[in-house]
Amino acid sequence: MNQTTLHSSSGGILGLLLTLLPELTIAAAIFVAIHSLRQKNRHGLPVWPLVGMLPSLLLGLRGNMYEWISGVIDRMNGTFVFKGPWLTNLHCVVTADPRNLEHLLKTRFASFPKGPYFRGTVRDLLGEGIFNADDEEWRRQRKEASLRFHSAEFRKLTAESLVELVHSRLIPVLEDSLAQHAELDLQDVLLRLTFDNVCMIAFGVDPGCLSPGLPIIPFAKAFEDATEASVVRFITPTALWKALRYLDIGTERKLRRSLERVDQFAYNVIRKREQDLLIKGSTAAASKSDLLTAFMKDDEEGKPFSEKFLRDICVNFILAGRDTSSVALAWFFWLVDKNPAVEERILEEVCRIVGGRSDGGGDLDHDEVVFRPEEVKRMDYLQAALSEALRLYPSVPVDHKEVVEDEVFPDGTVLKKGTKVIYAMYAMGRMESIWGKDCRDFKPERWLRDGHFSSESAYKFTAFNGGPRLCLGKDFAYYQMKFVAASIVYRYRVKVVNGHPVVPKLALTMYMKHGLKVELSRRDKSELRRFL
Ligand code: HEM
Repeated sequence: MNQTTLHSSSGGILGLLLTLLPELTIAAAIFVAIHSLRQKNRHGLPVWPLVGMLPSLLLGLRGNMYEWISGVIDRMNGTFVFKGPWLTNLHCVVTADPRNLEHLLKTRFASFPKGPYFRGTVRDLLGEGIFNADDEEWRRQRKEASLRFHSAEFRKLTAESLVELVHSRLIPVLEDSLAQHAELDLQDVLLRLTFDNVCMIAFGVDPGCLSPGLPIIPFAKAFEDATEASVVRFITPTALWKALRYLDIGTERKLRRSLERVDQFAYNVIRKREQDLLIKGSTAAASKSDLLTAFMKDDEEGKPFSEKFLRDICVNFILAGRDTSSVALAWFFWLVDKNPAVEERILEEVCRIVGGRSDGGGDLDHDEVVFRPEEVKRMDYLQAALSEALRLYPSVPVDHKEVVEDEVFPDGTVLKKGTKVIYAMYAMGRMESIWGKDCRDFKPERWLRDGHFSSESAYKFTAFNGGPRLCLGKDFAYYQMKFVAASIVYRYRVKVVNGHPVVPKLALTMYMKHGLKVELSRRDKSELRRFL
């Protein structure tokens, strides 16, 4: 074959290919589509070449992401494997099967730590604190924190700090909005309340976020910015956020700056407390029972904790307690507004308790009623209603673990060492197989046995996690939510503003994206007397 024939024949093939290009493209697209849709039957979502399930995830992100996950999990009977794009770290197993939850949270706890990916991502914010610790370091902190958190002085402090916050700060702010006939963002008010409260119990300092005029408090703002910037790292490739951190630009610059302000506040409080303790000695130490002061009284081997350790423990507790109970309360008030029969039963219970006071408390002007710890404990129906709100809107909607050795879940899912596991609490609250046909209804009654609150297995109701890493603040959180809810319901009717959109925000905590705009009206005394 001479040069000319070679040229003309290759030109012919090329020409033929070019003519067929549209047909070839369509055929390839049809093949990929059929292949991906076949994969959908097996995996619950189409798997595309190179990008895996990313297109479906992006579509899910446009709407309510948690409902989207619930739908896929439901179709896949409780567990699905998410295949991320090639060469990314988005591959994971997503589960809402209680058997798998028990396996990873309790039975094989040691095989499912938070893992290096999670810990590396949030280390700048959380340091080596309890939320970000695994193995021995976690065990030591859990034991130390548990001892202090469940002490009698600590319980007294939490109860007293709540009375102070609700009666001297929350009610005046609510009264202001009532007097001005103004709408109020109840979620914002509750977030301020729990931020002040957790700082009081962690640092022994009240930042004053919940004050008339709802001011911006630099420490609270810095904490919020630092948390938001840390969360961005989870949706950014690791190499990219590390490069941004190195160059000190974008969200990484924001993170560095806000962390400087958080640390400045924390170390100032720590050093001031150290000085106070040195000057005033044991009297001052005895008079304060916040976590920081408690941790300054040496570890169990008699050695003092470092300033960095004290900073980490306080920052971790603030993160744990600053928004979890407030968002739960916001969803609770929204659900109660939609379910007047539930509101009536809560009011009835609270009034019955006040009316039963042996010292004639039932005659008190209702503006002056301060609930007592033993009364809060007896509010079974209220606890049921709060649990029901948490079942449907868990404050932590999804959580994460990383498996450190090859494992098999009880449902047969094979997990290779290093696999990330997401457990979907939001989806669990909506599974017929767990809660029955009425799983999407708000029914506090499902939590009552013979009129008393009865808790569920922590592997079905996972809002507070389960196993050795069960939420350390669970009892306190219930007490706090019950005290705040009862104090509000007893005084005011809370109506969500007509047409106000209520949807979850995509974040680590289940915030309402647009807050909760409400109007308050004062409860008539005759309304309460019906039950007193
Ligand atoms: C409705 C309120 C709350 C809910 C739904 C809740 C939920 C949770 C969940 C799901 C975890 C596990 C997180 C993880 O390991 O990834 C957790 C852990 C934790 N929570 Fe809570 N929490 C609430 C309130 C609080 C409060 C008010 C505090 C303290 C003031 C607190 C302190 C902690 C601590 C220290 C941990 C870490 C436990 C450990 O890793 O050993 N929580 N909580």
